[in-house]
Amino acid sequence: MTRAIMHGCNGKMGQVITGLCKEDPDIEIVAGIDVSNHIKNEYPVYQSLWDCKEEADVIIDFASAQAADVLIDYSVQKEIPVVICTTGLSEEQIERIEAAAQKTAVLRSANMSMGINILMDLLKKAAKVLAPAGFDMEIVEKHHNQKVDAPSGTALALADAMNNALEENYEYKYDRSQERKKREKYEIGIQAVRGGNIVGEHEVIFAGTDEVIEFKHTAYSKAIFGKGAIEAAKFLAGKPAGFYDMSDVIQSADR
Ligand SMILES: NC(=O)c1ccc[n+]([C@@H]2O[C@H](COP(=O)([O-])OP(=O)(O)OC[C@H]3O[C@@H](n4cnc5c(N)ncnc54)[C@H](O)[C@@H]3O)[C@@H](O)[C@H]2O)c1
Ligand SMILES: O=C(O)C1=N[C@H](C(=O)O)CCC1
Repeated sequence: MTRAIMHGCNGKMGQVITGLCKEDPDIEIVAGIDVSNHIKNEYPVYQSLWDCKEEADVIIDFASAQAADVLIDYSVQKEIPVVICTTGLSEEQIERIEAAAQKTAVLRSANMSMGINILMDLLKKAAKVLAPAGFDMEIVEKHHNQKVDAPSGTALALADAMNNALEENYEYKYDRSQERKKREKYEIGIQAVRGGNIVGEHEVIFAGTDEVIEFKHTAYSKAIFGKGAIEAAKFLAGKPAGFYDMSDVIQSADR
């Protein structure tokens, strides 16, 4: 049985995971952390990780970028593995997370769904063939009107996957409204749409001369992220210090 602390337990994802864990005999949420206390949970909830009295094997994080610094300090000092799902982190926070992985097990993924993680692999292959053949790469993402960060962490991760496959030669272009000039060859355009309760859509477009190839992932429910995070938490508990990602979780399930 994996004992988890749910960081951001009273948010949308925190509550999805609370529901999923109730049905899963292999994981238990022993405590929650949240600055908001508008929800009654079956586990104790603390405003700060440092107040938490329960012992745990892993922390699952879906909170906010502002909460990430304390989360990193706590997981390093307590040597508790941490699954970081929050997006919108700064470059500095990402560097701190990478450094933390030398002291404890850290898994960070902007998208916990199986589909997006498979898509990342496909995009690496597609980019390697299509970009040199002259195809332009553009990403359009769509999310609900409550989302605070833009573009989505997933859109950035998809762009990174393609850019890594192309030896980091590409720059990301978020806004074309401020200049009058043609598109550069070595850029990946990333556009964000916000509205209603769209769970999450990512479209990656390879536009060539007289032909276009599109990859699209649509999330129909937040449960896909919750299930992935729970699998990641079970995988990470007890692991030695190091930086892990969802491909490690997917590979471990394949065996
Ligand atoms: N990796 C993924 O697959 C994935 C999927 C969905 C959402 N997300 C990301 O997860 C994060 C949370 O998403 P959500 O939709 O649940 O948001 P939400 O706003 O509904 O929930 C966030 C919760 O965190 C709490 N919180 C904020 N600051 C805190 C702090 N300093 N200490 C403790 N608790 C704090 C809030 O009170 C809130 O209850 C976002 O960054 C989102 O982009 C990632
Ligand atoms: O609902 C959100 O917020 C989501 N955030 C992640 C991102 O920024 O990529 C993953 C999809 C849902």
